[in-house]
Amino acid sequence: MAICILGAGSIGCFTGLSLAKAAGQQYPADHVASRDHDIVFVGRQRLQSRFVDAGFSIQANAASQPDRPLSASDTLRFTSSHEALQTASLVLVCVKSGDTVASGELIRQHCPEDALIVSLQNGVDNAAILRAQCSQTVLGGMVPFNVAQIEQADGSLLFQQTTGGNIVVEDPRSQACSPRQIHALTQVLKSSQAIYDTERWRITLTNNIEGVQWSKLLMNLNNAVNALSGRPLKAMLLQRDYRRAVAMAVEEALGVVRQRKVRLARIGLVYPPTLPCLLRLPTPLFRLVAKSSLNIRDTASSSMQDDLKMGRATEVDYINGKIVALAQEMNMDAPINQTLVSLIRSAERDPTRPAMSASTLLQCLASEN
Ligand SMILES: NC(=O)C1=CN([C@@H]2O[C@H](COP(=O)(O)OP(=O)(O)OC[C@H]3O[C@@H](n4cnc5c(N)ncnc54)[C@H](OP(=O)(O)O)[C@@H]3O)[C@@H](O)[C@H]2O)C=CC1
Ligand SMILES: CC(C)(CO)C(=O)C(=O)O
Repeated sequence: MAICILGAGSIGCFTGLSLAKAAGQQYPADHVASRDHDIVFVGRQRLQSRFVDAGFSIQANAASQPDRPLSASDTLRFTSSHEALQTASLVLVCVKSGDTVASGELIRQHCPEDALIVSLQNGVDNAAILRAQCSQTVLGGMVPFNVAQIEQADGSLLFQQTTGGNIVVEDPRSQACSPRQIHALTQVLKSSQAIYDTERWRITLTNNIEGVQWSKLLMNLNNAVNALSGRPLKAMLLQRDYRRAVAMAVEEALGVVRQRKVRLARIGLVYPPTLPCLLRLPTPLFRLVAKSSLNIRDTASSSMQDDLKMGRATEVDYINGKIVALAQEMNMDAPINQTLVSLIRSAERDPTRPAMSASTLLQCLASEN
């Protein structure tokens, strides 16, 4: 049976290759007798060709050098055929939120009835959307770190982890999981423990996935600001006016989320209710207080900036837009997040538009407050 990565892009390839490496999957099967769960990458044809022709490598945030590129000759399988899902005991869903409904339908059509589905997506609704599309058991998840795709001189593609943190998955005891499903998840957790020994990140379980995902959504409010800035994540965070813009979005969102009585979780060292104060600090103090969170590679940019640069629809409706929708449900206003949604929508329509300076963006948001 296989662990299928559905949506082999930045998060799917980095996570899947890390798990495959930890399980020894790059070696021929007879060299690794204990291996019973191979990772299969299910993605687009253009990435499949790239994988076959030149290979993919990974670099953890803790690693100084990328691994050697791995390709199809290393017993790894990348396919654009969804029939591969027929062999899945576990599926890691790594598509963007706009592709979740279609992914749920593919899971319903192809996956065995007792496959376990884990959503590794941003946003708070993807697990529920998958549950509505298919009858398989679905667990929510959260990826705290950023991954950059970097073209290498030899044509291979590097999936570089640019920030740190552990992936968190909903405890399977919160859903009705069969022994086979628990076994598949245990294999993944075992491999992730081996990853931790060298790469310093792993997969952990939580009994408060709602709090974890809402906390991540609050942190993700920075994605729109980063996308509009056109700057690398770290350079953006070191400009106080961009941080003030993020702080305004988070503060407004906290007001809305509090009404929903979510038990927000800490993500690494970050507890989102403290973010507005932290972000507004003068830069020298911010550098000091947020030192470990600023362990960000210069290549990092938010996944929303990646989408804008590639001319793709962003996930803004599932992040800032979720705050706007929730505010409406509660007869509240969320003008800051509404403005960020509108700015990102205009940027999606006009990819040639210039990046926004910190002061212009701040003025734009302040006029809505
Ligand atoms: N990138 C990051 O650093 C982080 C991302 N996340 C979250 O993780 C999730 C995945 O993001 P990311 O990895 O950046 O996304 P990517 O766009 O890099 O990867 C998703 C891939 O899935 C492909 N895809 C979509 N639908 C299908 C399908 N039905 N069958 C096969 N392939 C499909 C997409 O192709 P195509 O482009 O052609 O649609 C794309 O290649 C998102 O929810 C994101 O917010 C969370 C933390 C950090
Ligand atoms: C940058 C990060 C890690 C947090 O906002 C992210 O989740 C993304 O790129 O989507």
